[in-house]
Amino acid sequence: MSDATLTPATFRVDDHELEFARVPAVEGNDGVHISNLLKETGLVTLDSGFMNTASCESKITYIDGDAGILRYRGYPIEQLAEQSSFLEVAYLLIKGELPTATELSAFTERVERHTHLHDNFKALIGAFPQDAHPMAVLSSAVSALPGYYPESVDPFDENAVELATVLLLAKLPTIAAYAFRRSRGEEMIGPDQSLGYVPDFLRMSFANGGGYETDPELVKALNLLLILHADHEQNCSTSTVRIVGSAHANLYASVSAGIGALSGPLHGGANEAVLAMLNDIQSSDDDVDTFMTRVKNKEQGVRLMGFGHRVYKNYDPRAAIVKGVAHTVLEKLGKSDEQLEIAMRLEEIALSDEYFIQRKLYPNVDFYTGLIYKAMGFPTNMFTPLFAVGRAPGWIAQWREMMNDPTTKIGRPRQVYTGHAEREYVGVDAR
Ligand SMILES: CC(=O)SCCNC(=O)CCNC(=O)[C@H](O)C(C)(C)COP(=O)(O)OP(=O)(O)OC[C@H]1O[C@@H](n2cnc3c(N)ncnc32)[C@H](O)[C@@H]1OP(=O)(O)O
Ligand SMILES: O=C([O-])CC(=O)C(=O)O
Repeated sequence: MSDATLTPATFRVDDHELEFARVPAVEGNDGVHISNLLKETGLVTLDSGFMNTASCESKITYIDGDAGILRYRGYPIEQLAEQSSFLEVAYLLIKGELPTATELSAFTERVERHTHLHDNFKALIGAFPQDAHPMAVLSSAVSALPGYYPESVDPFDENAVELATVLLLAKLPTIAAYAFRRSRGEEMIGPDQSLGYVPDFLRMSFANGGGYETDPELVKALNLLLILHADHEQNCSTSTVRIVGSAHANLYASVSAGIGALSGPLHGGANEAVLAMLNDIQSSDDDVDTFMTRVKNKEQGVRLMGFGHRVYKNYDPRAAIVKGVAHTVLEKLGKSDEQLEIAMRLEEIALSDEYFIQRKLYPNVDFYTGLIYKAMGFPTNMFTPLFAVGRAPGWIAQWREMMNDPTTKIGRPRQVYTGHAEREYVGVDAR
């Protein structure tokens, strides 16, 4: 839009006059549409989508979006992905430092001791229709947890928060595995604490009577993917967790809301949407180039799912790692995948196309992960629950940081009112 089409508009907020750029009315609205290309006033800034607004100070995760750098507590994601374990990374994010061997084994032992779910959860999850999305089951079950552990809900009691932290990390994989089994109409099976966090999650998900041999390749790959998802500063779901917690809601309520945010296809739900897109391309008569032309023409709002990022204007370092291991993992799992070839072709086109170059659109973490989850045997509706299991340490760490920050205030943005001026009520008969 050219500047000539912008006209100034004045609004009053708390006795201050604010000047904004007003764009012409578009069909279907009430005559005004406020652009976020506004003039900053120093008092209230209209920043739709929080493009330029920092909501907090944080010591947890560093991103340099232009350089494609991601660090948890200062440690490069590449090093953690290569050398660490998921629970070690969870400890790092939540406590601020890498654990010693003794600290790690005490933490792991505490988490694994709590992986069992109260028997009522079988009834709760079993009451969902079989085709309910597992993300709905996940957020509902997390909302139900404080009912069973009232001693862990007080956000200002250190021991309660420590317990809620452990309980959430412990129970999320069991809930996710139950939700998965429910979706297949299978009996839910409880944890075996002797196996370890990631192997036991796989057993609870896939065991089919008799013994279950965990495939070390699968364990390694899932551990890596969980680490890559563990935190990502103020993304949509984490911001949700923080804003809910800023009202002094407990950790479970905050995380449950975060799970809801994560389910959206513009956020964590994109991993599922990528596979749907690859399926569509594979089953349609269109070739990859035709699909990309539709994306560039914005036909019916079609986007290249798993591409683009608010912060990364360079290759998402997590996507680079996932892409690097996708071939190896698929090979080791004995799966060749035509959809991986399609995905790589889409990326190849995008990286040499002006539309994507100009907009700095690169693959994000969601682009290649689904292909690995699929090779592991997970159906598409389990991809985002897997993301949620991985993101739990980040949500917890960010919630705790906010609760311990004396400068935290309730999250409560302002708005720019663009509705009617005062008018008289008209009785229904006279309308
Ligand atoms: C774990 C995660 O949450 S990672 C993100 C997962 N989400 C996805 O993969 C969904 C696809 N991607 C997107 O929708 C977006 O890139 C988002 C939501 C991630 C970021 O959105 P924003 O920062 O608000 O960027 P915005 O939507 O304004 O896009 C900027 C421009 O790039 C275009 N664009 C952005 N993403 C894409 C895409 N995936 N495909 C095609 N065009 C895109 C937009 O159409 C817009 O073009 P325009 O300037 O001509 O209007
Ligand atoms: O940071 C974001 O906006 C989205 C993202 O990549 C994540 O949550 O992992």
